[in-house]
Amino acid sequence: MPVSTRSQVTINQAKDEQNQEQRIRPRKDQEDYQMANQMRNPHHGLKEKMKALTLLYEQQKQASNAIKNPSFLKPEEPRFSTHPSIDLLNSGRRDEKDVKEQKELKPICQVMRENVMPCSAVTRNFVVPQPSVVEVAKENVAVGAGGDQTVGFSCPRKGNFSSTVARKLSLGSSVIPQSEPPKGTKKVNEQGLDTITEKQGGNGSGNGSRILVFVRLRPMGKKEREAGSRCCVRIVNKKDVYLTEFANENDYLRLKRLRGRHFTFDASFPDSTTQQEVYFTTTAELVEAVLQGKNGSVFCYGATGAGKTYTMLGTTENPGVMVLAIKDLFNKIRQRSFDGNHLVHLSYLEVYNETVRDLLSPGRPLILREDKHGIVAAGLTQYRAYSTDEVMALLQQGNQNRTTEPTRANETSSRSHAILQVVVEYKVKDSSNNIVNRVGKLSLIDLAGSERALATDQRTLRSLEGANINRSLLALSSCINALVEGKKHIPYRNSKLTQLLKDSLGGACNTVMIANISPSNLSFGETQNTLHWADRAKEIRTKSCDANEEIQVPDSETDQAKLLLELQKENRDLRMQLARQQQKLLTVQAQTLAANSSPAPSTASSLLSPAPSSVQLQEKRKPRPSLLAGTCFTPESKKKGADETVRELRKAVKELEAEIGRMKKDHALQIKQKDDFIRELSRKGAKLASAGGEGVRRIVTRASLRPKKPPEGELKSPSYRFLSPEPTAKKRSFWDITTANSPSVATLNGRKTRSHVSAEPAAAAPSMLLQPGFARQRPETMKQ
Ligand SMILES: Nc1ncnc2c1ncn2[C@@H]1O[C@H](COP(=O)(O)OP(=O)(O)OP(=O)(O)O)[C@@H](O)[C@H]1O
Repeated sequence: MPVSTRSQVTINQAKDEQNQEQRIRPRKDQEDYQMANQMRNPHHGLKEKMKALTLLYEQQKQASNAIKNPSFLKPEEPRFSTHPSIDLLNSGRRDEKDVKEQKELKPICQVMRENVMPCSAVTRNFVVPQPSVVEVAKENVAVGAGGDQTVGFSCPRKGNFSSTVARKLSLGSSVIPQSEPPKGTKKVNEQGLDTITEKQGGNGSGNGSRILVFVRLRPMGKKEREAGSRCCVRIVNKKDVYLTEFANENDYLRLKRLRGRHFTFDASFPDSTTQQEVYFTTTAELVEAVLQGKNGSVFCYGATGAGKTYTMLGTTENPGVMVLAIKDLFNKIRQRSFDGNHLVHLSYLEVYNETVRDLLSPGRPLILREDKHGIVAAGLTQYRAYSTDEVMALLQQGNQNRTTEPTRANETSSRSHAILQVVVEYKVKDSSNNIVNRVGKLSLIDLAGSERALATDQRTLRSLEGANINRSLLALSSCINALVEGKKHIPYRNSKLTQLLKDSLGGACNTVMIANISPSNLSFGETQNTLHWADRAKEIRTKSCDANEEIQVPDSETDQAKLLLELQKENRDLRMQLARQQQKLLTVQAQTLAANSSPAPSTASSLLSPAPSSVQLQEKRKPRPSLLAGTCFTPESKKKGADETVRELRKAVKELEAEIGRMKKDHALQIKQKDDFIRELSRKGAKLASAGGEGVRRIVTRASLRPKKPPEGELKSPSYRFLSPEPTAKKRSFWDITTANSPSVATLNGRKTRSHVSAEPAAAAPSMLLQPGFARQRPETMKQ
């Protein structure tokens, strides 16, 4: 039989009394009683206020997003967690295929555990304590040249990277990869390679797509093998990259800190991956999107000698992404039309020692200017290209002009960042006589390699180059950081490279980053650094790509009137929303004022609660038995805590005010846009009527409806990002500026173009550019 202790009896009695009291107490008294109870806790009011404010903020945010995009309220797709800090022990959840694979490889893993070099410097391989890492290490073989005794493990060479991860690049919804592609989405592309189209996930907020990040591991180089280096990177499951650190077992301090690292990317390519596979996984979809009038960028990032130029340019036998993309582009154009309505323009520039140079028409350094259309390189030549061969010849010419020099790390090290841009314009009348005009832009970027100062052997010019390369890459990292953290100011202006990449990183662009890494443990630091930034870049979201969304003005007056009514209704709704937001803002402001003027926390806490009743006041006056009595929680510390809460509350209120201010601006801008459009529509309607109905169909882009000059400060406002970008058709980027006095520049469709055909004979050798020796040797005097 259970025996009640004295204290239990006391508690039970107290509870009974309380229940009885509550039953007897009239409803009103009960409320007062509850309030009084709340008042006993000095933080209660503040917490309530905080809750109310947070709720209000959430509601406003949702309302604002609902205006911008009604699909915002759709439930969010599950995010794919890929942070490198992933606990390796917890990441043991693998698919069945993996488990099977690992079972097969069990005997090999035994070798991995004691991966000791039988030479004088005894080192130990610290394998990540995760079964998949150990067990999937397929080839734990000697890497030493000529069968030397160094035991290590090499990257899986037989990796059959047949399936590729592609994504749908449509209208700017977020691209959220899933751990496994949905069933039934596997398709085979023209080249017979599998393409797994990932479901376009995202929250439907329409605020852009995530940068897709891929990692490519290059094979171990001859020099690295000769130096006895070991493979420290393993790619598992075509996504996961495991980095293993090696250390001398006498280095106790380091041994303690050693640990394996794990990263997950949209796809990771083992060293056996072909150029075609890389192209079809990373860039093929971008090319298709460019033909639809969207912008795309691909950039290779990594340490010097990691394989960026190989990936981008390739060799004659194994052409890289640039070449394959151009070929694919022209193939697709050929398949689509023979009417010559596709115009392809091309430009190629490099950033060397913080100067911008035209690679197709070398001369004086170009100056970057920022105008309302973005960054432009004044004087950059833009060639009109008609065929793949012609583009190849241009590429070859450009590469001969590119600055490359041998360094200790790489014999053909690119000392500059090279950017090839292809602009595809499509203008045609459709069946109903509407003019369709799409402009898409593909930027292919081969960055110079990041390097340690000691990695390059020559001083002077080489170290200056290295410093500039590192500086611009550092600037790139700062931009990535700022973008990931959602900062308002992104430091694009810190370097020429980031200025030029502004569009790719923060603009309306589908962007792909290929991080190149070396397998050698001698490059462990560089590889780790590259993987870190690649992992960070995964979180960047670019603006939505619906740059060329078209609104067609209907012909008939009835339809126009209908559209007008619709727009007016939309406008009214927006105005009402705005009024509601303003009301809420006023409430919040009043609360803030009250909170600011209240000195004591007790007063602050009462701001959101009703005036205390007499019962409450009596309760207050009564000496309250504190649960905390006898503890170290003194009245001073209570006050301090309350002060802190008040401070936090004030901060929250300020933030809310700022956010509401932004929303207000955003609404005002949207309403103004609609007003402008309605005005324009009415004006055009009137004109049509006066012209006796002989109307001509017009295309009006959303972007063209935005105010000519955004209001002060709007450009930097995040809300501005949600607006449709300027139409690329009108956009004159740095690529679009032609050398006016260039001999072969011709004016075509109002655009100054320079045909390469006139400069180069058509029979020019097509793809010799891809030889590693294309480097333009710098004059000896410069090397000093
Ligand atoms: N996937 C690969 N397969 C075969 N060889 C490769 C691969 N990747 C790179 N290489 C070779 O590695 C060497 C260095 O590559 P590459 O010049 O592309 O490096 P990089 O990253 O561009 O260096 P830098 O930044 O110094 O220009 C070259 O000889 C190249 O042929």
